[in-house]
Amino acid sequence: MSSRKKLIAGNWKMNKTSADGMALAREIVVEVGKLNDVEVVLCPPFTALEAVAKEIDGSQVKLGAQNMHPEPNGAFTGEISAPMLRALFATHVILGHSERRAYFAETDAFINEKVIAGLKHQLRPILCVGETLAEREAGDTLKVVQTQLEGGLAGTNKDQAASLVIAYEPVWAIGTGKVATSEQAQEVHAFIRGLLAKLYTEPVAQRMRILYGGSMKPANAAELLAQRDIDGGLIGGASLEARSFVELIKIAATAQ
Ligand SMILES: O=C[C@H](O)COP(=O)(O)O
Repeated sequence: MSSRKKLIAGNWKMNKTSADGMALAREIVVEVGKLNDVEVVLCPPFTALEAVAKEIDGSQVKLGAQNMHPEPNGAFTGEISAPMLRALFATHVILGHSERRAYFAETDAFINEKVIAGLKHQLRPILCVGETLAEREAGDTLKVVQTQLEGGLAGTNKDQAASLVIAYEPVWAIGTGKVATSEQAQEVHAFIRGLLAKLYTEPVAQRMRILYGGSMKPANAAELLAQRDIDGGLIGGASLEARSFVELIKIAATAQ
């Protein structure tokens, strides 16, 4: 049994207007807003951050963004900075999501700049790593994950590690309904924890949360969350409706 508190983060991606986001956040707060056994983070699009922040105020539910620019301000049209997110009471930020890597050509070096900036501004980065189907079939899963993890975390130290969350998201399982088996996921999670131990020390690695993401839903969550090194989920599709997301949170609250 792990002493790590499970974390369930909802990545709404490019879904929900601010009004839709308020309604969804309100339902979630009513159901699980006082729950202490699991940490819950909502990551709406930038345009809904402020509205969602107001809805979750006074509850245990936390706020995260889906991306940010490494610079605090300046001529970066269309971008959002860490201080802007902090001003809206965000505590977390998803960085290096595979959709950012694939569609916006984000490199490990650029993601690393964001991780460093997030930590500097007291945001908790949720650093995403994961292989494509071609990479898995070529036997390169662990190599890819190692490169992304070491690249994304370069220059961080063991004191900062307490503020970091890692999310393993096999790209082939995202939004496809093809969930990794609990054995496949656990193998990579254990590998990641081993890498974290080398980077920061074993006790530090044992305290860090490693989330699984990729078609996690109420029907498969209990088995995934029962794995020794799976400490929660980064949820896409199933976070867009209160019913499935709340169910996932309740499953996580009872998982050991
Ligand atoms: O960030 C979330 C992941 O990309 C998982 O998305 P999904 O649950 O829709 O597969």
